[in-house]
Amino acid sequence: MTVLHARNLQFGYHDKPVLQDVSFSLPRGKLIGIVGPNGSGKSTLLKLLAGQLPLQQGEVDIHGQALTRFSTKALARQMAFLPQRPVMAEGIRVEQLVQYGRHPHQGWFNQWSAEDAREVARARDIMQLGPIWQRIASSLSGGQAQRAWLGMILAQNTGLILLDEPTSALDIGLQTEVMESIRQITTEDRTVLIVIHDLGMAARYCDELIALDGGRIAAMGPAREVITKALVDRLYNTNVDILAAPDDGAPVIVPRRRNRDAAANL
Ligand SMILES: Nc1ncnc2c1ncn2[C@@H]1O[C@H](COP(=O)(O)OP(=O)(O)OP(=O)(O)O)[C@@H](O)[C@H]1O
Repeated sequence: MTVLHARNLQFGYHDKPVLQDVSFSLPRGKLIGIVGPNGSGKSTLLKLLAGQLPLQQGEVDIHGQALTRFSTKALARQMAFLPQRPVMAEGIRVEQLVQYGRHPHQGWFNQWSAEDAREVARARDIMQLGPIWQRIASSLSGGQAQRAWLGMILAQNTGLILLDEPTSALDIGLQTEVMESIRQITTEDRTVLIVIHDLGMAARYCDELIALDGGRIAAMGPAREVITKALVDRLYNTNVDILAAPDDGAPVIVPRRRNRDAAANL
């Protein structure tokens, strides 16, 4: 079953074209990664899908309904979006941050329901936020903050989650921790779309990948089939070797040194 369809998207900032002929569908219950070089349009695409930028040409529909026909609140009940650099309100605690995730589900007077409490507790437990529940969110480390944001997104309890570079600026241990959490929140009835730079992590954790190049889709399909030497060399203007990870065969991308032979002859 398909959660989202994007058809023939074109987008430009001040007439500078950024996305062209972008069409794809997101299947239900999958973790899908958007990869591609800097400036290839990944964040722009995510913002368009999240309704944060106006559609200029093309169509997006979610569960068969045009994106443009959703009110902000109705959209937030279908889709949660975490931008690349979310702004943390001063002085709020992790508990309050996660509670914000319930806002789209509340009525006119923001009454707090048993369901709200249940979803917040569930998000806290899945993201293991118990030990930092009362911490001021702006004082958290990068990895803790990312888990707190994911807690908020999870409390929103939507069938579709969009995350823009959720592992950027994290060390390898925290990247793994966050990717494991993202894998965990991708369930039968929840689709997660992430922008991710690390191709090895993308191939290891994502079910499918969409590779963008210059605002166009260069490749799309099962993650481990999309990551090929030919594609990586072409998109990133580099020369890599692709090895197989010893545990599960996932592609490991190793860039070749350019001047090693020259250096050896000195
Ligand atoms: N608000 C904006 N106004 C004008 N141009 C923009 C704006 N945002 C992005 N761009 C340009 O659009 C192009 C695509 O940017 P975008 O951020 O979508 O790429 P990206 O693939 O996410 O890049 P990165 O990997 O570096 O985050 C770039 O050339 C960028 O400079």
